[in-house]
Amino acid sequence: MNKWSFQRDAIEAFRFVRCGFDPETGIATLVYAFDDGPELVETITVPGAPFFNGDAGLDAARVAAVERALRLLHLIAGVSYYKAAVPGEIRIDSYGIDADTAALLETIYVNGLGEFAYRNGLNLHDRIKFPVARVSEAHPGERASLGLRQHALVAIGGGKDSLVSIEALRELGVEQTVAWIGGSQLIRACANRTGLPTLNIGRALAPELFEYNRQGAWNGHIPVTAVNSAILVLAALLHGVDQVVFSNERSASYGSIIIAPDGRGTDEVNHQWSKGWAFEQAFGEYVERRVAADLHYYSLLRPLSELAVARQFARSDRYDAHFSSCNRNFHILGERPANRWCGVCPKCHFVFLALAPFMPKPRLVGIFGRNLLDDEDQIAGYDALLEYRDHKPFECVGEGRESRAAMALLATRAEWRGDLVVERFAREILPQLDRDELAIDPLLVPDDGHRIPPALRERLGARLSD
Ligand SMILES: CC(=O)N[C@H]1[C@@H](OP(=O)(O)OP(=O)(O)OC[C@H]2O[C@@H](n3ccc(=O)[nH]c3=O)[C@H](O)[C@@H]2O)O[C@H](CO)[C@@H](O)[C@@H]1O[C@H](C)C(=O)N[C@@H](C)C(=O)N[C@@H](CCC(=O)O)C(=O)O
Ligand SMILES: Nc1ncnc2c1ncn2[C@@H]1O[C@H](COP(=O)(O)OP(=O)(O)OP(=O)(O)O)[C@@H](O)[C@H]1O
Repeated sequence: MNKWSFQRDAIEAFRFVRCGFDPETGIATLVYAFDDGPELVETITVPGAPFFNGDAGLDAARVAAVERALRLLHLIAGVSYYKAAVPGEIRIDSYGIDADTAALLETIYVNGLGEFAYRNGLNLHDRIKFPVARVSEAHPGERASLGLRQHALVAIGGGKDSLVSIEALRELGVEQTVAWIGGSQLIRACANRTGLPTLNIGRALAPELFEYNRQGAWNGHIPVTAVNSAILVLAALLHGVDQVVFSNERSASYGSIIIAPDGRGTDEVNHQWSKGWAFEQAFGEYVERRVAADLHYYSLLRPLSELAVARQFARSDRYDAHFSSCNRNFHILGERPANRWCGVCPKCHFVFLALAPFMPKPRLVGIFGRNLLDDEDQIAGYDALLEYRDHKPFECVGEGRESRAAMALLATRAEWRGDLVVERFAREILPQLDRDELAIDPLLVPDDGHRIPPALRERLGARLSD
């Protein structure tokens, strides 16, 4: 009998045991273990099975690409389990990877676990090393095109960003399916509201992880967008479509600036690293180079700031009664807000502030069910967003300069300037700021750094920035 028990600091190795895909059911099985402990099995269920047989059966090249995407997913999704003990050794039991793949994974693990490491006081920089196999086992080499059909699998998260992308693609007549991972009813309601075809992918974490958490596992944020991206790449190949589209804005590339306890020096820790440009470039290029040359992974909103996205969202009220950006809706375990917006978390604070310059006040207050800018209890939350006596919160919120510019604009508007948080900003914080850095217009100008296919970027024109 295996008497193994989870003892975080005694664990020597994290193992990628094996992965498999059953074309009859559409279930991908991702198996991991610590040392010789029990297998930790995560499952991903892609609707649309059976996949490999019948008239619509996949050709050999696509089946091979599915296997490559599956391994990539296995390797990336392992981050949820690896983090529980962060042992010094990583082993891959059933296949080999080359140096290119190991480098991608080390980037994802080290940066994607940046907040986790910072909060737990761990240094992962020299600790995370993926083993590189001999060339013959690692199957290196460039990948050919698979003849995938032109169709966008668009990730939908229930918040404003993906809805802006979906509507922009709709206006351009781009064929799309809206896809999400997990059982969120809120995302389902938004997806249904689009009126477009939908794909809801199931994901079940290994239940032992929650038990390990109770037994003192290291815990903290993981790069969930990297995991979702790898899942959608697998789904895109199974469904034979050529684009996986996310809605990550340029502001996501900027982290929180942390001042060292002794006051000397700073560090940047990005909660949303896997929503950032560095991840998108590394992952998107790897997929085209190593999985399928005609599978394009990109974010449609990469050129835009959070404020520019908020301005686009405000143009239509189609989703007002359905969407929410509050992450408290998305817990696997635990409580969710009763009315879609908890009203006290950094995302609620930020989204309220970002929409305020672009929406009539009654509409915004109607969406949230309250006015967050007229509530004394929210002052500390807004100070952090403004980077005033605090750092930007570890959440998916815009840059400090965006929050300052939005608040400065509200301070000039009759409908907002009497509200408690705005009035206090104008009195106490504004006089300390450089007014030249508070203009909102420069923050609404799109950037050039993005991976949007050139023909689509051209067709988009100024659509996202007018
Ligand atoms: C919903 C949420 O914000 N969860 C974060 C929270 O987790 P918590 O313990 O309060 O509850 P659960 O989410 O129910 O998770 C239970 C445990 O399961 C583990 N886990 C969960 C998902 C996963 O993919 N891997 C896992 O290992 C974990 O041990 C949980 O304790 O706090 C956690 C610790 O800080 C966060 O890691 C949870 O964040 C989720 C992974 C999550 O889905 N968060 C997104 C809402 C989120 O932050 N999205 C960002 C994208 C950032 C990025 O890509 O890096 C966004 O909104 O832009
Ligand atoms: N459960 C999910 N399944 C698939 N994609 C998701 C899921 N949750 C979030 N995403 C995608 O991840 C990216 C980041 O999520 P994020 O929460 O920032 O976006 P959002 O929900 O569209 O908007 P908001 O910033 O207002 O919350 C988006 O492209 C979003 O569509």
